Amino acid sequence: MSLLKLSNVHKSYFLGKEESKVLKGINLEFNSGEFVSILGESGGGKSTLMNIIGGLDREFSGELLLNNEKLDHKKEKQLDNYRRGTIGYIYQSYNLITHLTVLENVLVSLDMTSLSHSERIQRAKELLEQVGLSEHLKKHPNQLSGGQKQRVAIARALASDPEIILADEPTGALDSKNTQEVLTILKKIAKDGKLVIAVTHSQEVANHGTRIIHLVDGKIDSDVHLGEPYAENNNSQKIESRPLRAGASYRSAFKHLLYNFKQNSLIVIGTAIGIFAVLLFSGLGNGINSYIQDQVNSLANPRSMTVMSNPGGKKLSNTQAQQSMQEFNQDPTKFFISDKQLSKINKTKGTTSVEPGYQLGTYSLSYNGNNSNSSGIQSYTKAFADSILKNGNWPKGKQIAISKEQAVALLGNNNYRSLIGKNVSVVINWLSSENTPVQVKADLKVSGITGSSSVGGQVTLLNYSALRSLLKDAGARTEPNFISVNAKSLDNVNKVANNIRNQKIDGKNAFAVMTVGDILNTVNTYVSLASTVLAAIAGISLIVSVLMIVVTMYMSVAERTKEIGILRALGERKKDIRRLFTAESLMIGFFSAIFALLIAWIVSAILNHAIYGLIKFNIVQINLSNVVFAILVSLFISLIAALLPARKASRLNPIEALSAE
Ligand SMILES: Nc1ncnc2c1ncn2[C@@H]1O[C@H](COP(=O)(O)OP(=O)(O)OP(=O)(O)O)[C@@H](O)[C@H]1O
Repeated sequence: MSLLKLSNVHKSYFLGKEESKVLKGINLEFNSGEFVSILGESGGGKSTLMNIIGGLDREFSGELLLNNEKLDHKKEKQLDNYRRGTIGYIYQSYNLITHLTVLENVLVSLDMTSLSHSERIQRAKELLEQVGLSEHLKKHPNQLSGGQKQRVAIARALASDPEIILADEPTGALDSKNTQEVLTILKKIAKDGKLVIAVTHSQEVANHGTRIIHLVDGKIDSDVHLGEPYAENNNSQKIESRPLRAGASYRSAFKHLLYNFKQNSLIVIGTAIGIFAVLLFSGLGNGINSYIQDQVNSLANPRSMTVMSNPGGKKLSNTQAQQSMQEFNQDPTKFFISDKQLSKINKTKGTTSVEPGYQLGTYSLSYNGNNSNSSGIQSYTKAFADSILKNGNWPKGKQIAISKEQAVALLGNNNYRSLIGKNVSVVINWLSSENTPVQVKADLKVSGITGSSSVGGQVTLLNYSALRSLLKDAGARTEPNFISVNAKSLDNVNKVANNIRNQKIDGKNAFAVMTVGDILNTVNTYVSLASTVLAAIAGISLIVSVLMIVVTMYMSVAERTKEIGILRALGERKKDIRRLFTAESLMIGFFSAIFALLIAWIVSAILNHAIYGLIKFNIVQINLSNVVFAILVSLFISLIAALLPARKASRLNPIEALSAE
C-alpha cells in the first residue's frame, strides 16, 4: 500500500472564461523512505502539483489518497489536519516569519503538537542543532545567510514530525556548498523513513534522490527509480498534532505588537486619549455629585424631610413639591397646617421625630442702633445639621440664633462673636388672624451664630414654642406652616416620604414632601446629565480610535499576508488566523485602557491637588466601575475594529498569500 496516491489529477486555471489546463491527468504513487525529484520545464505545473499534494490547493479534480484513504479537499478541517500533521513544507524563498526568532519560527509548528511547553522547546533546539544552528537561536531571519535560513525552514518542516516533506526548489537560492549541505539533510530525512518530494530544475539535485519524475506538458513523461526507498523507520514515536493553542496566538500577537513597537505605541496613545477623556468626565461627574451631596448633608440632616400642606390636593412628585414652595412665598395663607394634619403626621410610622415649624416673612434685627433686614426667619428643627452652627448654641426659650452676616452687620467684622449673650430687638412681619399684616416684636438673647453654606444660604432661627407664644401675644396666626419629620434610618426615608405623600384628608392628598435626597436627586440628575453628555462627546473620539485600529489592523494584514500563507501552510485554521489578528487588536485595546487609566490617574491627581485648596474636596473621583467600564469599552472597540480585518486575513487564499511579496 502506498503512502500517498494521486489519481487522475486535473487542474486548470481560468483567465476570465479562458481555460488553461496545467495538470492533465496525473497518476502517481509515493512510498515512505523515497526521495523523489520532480523535474520539468518552467511553467510546467510543478508548483501547482506541490500545492495540491500539500493540501493548499483545493480547486482540482481527481483524488488524493493518504494510506489509501481519500482526502476530501472539500472538507476544510480534514485538509487543515493533513497540512498540520502530515506535511512539512520547504520553499525556495525560505518563507520564515521575520518578526520571530529562529527558535520561535520552529516553535510555530510545534505549537500545533501535543508536546508540553518544555518538550516543544527541547525539540526545537534539538532540530536546530541537527541543522547546525544552535548558535543562532535568538537571531531573526534577516540576520541569517541564505543557507542558514533554509536550514531553519528544514527544522521547522520537520518539527511536527510529518510523514511527507515537500520541498519546492529547496536549493534554488543557494550556493553549491549550501546546496550540498541541504541535499545531505534531505537525504537523511528520507533515510529516517519519510517521503521527501522535491521540485527542482537541477539534474544534480535530482541525482541525489531515489526517483526522478519528469513532468512535461501537464503529464508524467517519465518516472525513473534510481534505487530502493529507504527502510521505513518504525521505532520513532509519532508526535501527535493538535489545533493551535489559543495561548500561542496571543503570544505571537504580542510579539508582533512589540516588533512594531513605535507604530503600535502611537496607536495606543491615540486610542487612550479618547478613553482618558471619557474617564475624566465620568470622574468629574462623580466628584461634583458627591461634592454637592457633601454640601447638602452638611446643611441638613439627610434623614429629615420637610412636609408642607398641599392646597392642590393632588399627589405631588418631588419637583412639583419644590414648585409649590414658590407658591408658598407668594401666598403663605394657603399653607397653614391644621391640627388634623399635624396629628396625622404624628401617627406616621418609621419616624424618630415630628416637629411643627414656622417659616415666616421679612424681619429686622437691631442692636445698639444698628439694623439688619432679611427674610425667611424660621423655627429651629432637628433637620438642621450641627455643622451650620458656627458659634454658641441652638436657641432655647427666648433666644435667637442669627447668621454671621447679620451679626457682622450689627457689630462689625471683628466683634460679631461678642453678640452672643446680648439682647437684640426683633421685628417680624407676619399675618394676623384676619390675614392682615402684623408685626411681631420681641427682645431676644443671641444664643449662637450660624454659618452660611453655598447651598443653604443664611438662616436665622428661633425656638418653636418661643416663637409660637410671641405670635400669639402679637395676635398673629399661630398655626405652623411646615412639619419637619426625621426618618428612623436613611434607608426608610423614601418609604416614609411616600407614605406621607399618599396620606389623604377628605379624599385629597394632604401633603407635599421634600426629602434632602429629593433635592440632591434633582441636582445630581442635572450634573449626571452634563457629565454624561461630556463623556459622550469624548466618546465620539472613540470612533476615531476604532477607525485608527481598523486601519492599523488592515495594514497589519497587508504586511503579514505572506506570514498568513506560511501559517496556513503549516496547518493553522482560518479560525487561528482570525484569532491572531483579533488578539493583536485586543492587546492594543487593553494597553490603551491601561495607558488611559494612567494618564487619568495623573491628571486627576493634579486637578484634585490644584482645586483642593479652594473647596477642600477631591473634585475628580474615578471609581472602580469607571475603571472596569474603561477597560471593557476599549476591549469592545478593539474587538469591533478587528472584525473586518481579521475576517479578511482568515479568508485569504493560502497560495496567493504565500506568493505575496
Ligand atoms: N493563480 C494562477 N492563475 C493563473 N495561472 C496560473 C496561476 N498560478 C500558476 N499559473 C500558471 O500555471 C502554470 C504552471 O505554473 P507553476 O507555478 O505550477 O509552474 P512551475 O512548473 O512550478 O514553474 P517554475 O518551474 O517556473 O516555478 C504556469 O503557466 C502559470 O502561469
